[in-house]
Amino acid sequence: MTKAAVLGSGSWGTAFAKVLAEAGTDVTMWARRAEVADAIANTHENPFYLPGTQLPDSLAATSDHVAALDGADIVVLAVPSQSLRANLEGWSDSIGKNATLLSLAKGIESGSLLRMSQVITQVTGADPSRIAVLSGPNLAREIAARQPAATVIACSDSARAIDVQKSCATGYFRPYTNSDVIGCEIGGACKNVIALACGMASGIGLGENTIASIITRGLAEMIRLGVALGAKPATLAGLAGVGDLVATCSSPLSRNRSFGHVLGEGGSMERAQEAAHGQVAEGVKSCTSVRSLADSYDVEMPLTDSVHRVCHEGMSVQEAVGKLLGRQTKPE
Ligand SMILES: NC(=O)c1ccc[n+]([C@@H]2O[C@H](COP(=O)([O-])OP(=O)(O)OC[C@H]3O[C@@H](n4cnc5c(N)ncnc54)[C@H](O)[C@@H]3O)[C@@H](O)[C@H]2O)c1
Ligand SMILES: O=P(O)(O)OC[C@H](O)CO
Repeated sequence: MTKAAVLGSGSWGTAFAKVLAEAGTDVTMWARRAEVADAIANTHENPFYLPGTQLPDSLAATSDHVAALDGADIVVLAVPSQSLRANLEGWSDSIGKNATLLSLAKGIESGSLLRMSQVITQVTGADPSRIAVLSGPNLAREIAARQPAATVIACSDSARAIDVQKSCATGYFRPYTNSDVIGCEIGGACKNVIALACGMASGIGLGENTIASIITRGLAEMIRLGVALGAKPATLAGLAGVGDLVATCSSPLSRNRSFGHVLGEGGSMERAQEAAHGQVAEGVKSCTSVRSLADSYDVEMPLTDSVHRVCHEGMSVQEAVGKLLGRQTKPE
């Protein structure tokens, strides 16, 4: 039986641990706070991040990472992007030498501008062939409710991708393999920024034409950056690109879209943060790192730039809209 450790018991860590357990994998979750681990282990619910969802009895939980990692074939990294490095530094020595490291995080590290798989290689020294990424239209609450969804598992080693695929395939969760790690990571990081832009647009009362235009031009930005970094355009036209863009930009369940909506309504960053109830909206930090990454490759990303200006430079959403539409006209 495949054994997995899920490190991080937030909404997606919990929902994905449930998927793994329901696919027949032996799963132990790690939570930073003992009260979260105790609630999962004793009540089979995570009242802090996924209240109301019954978790499988077989799902074990602990706040001791050494115990969680003991014998794990698959190590699932389910903490926010900006905290992955610090967490991983504490976990690295306890990770099995041949374990597959599966990243669930959708962001680009601030400062270093590294993708999550690059952070993992840097901290653990693991060969890139051991690192996999899972990304797709996977809103945690819908997956926890067993609503059908598909995802992508990207790994340069196809045998490992297939092992991970088998560990999480269920009657409602359909994972596809892909060898394009860069494409999946860029898709996941960029769609959060574009979802913030869609939320801002809906917050100031704009309708579906505007949202569709932002999604489509956001996709163009994502493809330009991805291709510059070596991604395949087909990956970005798939679940980890278009699929996740559509889900995140359209759903009120998205934390990124909701965060942007509060800003569009005229709320402050602090107000938007409060409304997120302690959950991460990755695009808020990644808009800056994605913008810097794009600059370093001379890639134009005007929507991403506008999201950064609204979130971090005090530009109003109305001003950002005016600035975007005032740009020189050009062919599609
Ligand atoms: N929630 C979703 O629907 C969803 C779906 C797909 C991917 N993701 C991605 O998965 C990653 C994790 O998201 P989530 O939804 O589980 O987040 P969350 O905010 O719900 O939970 C974050 C978890 O990480 C833990 N953590 C450990 N160290 C931390 C630190 N230093 N700072 C903050 N939290 C810390 C928290 O305790 C918590 O258990 C993100 O990159 C997110 O973009 C989320
Ligand atoms: O709630 P969000 O905005 O972090 O999005 C969640 C997932 O990434 C959707 O696939």
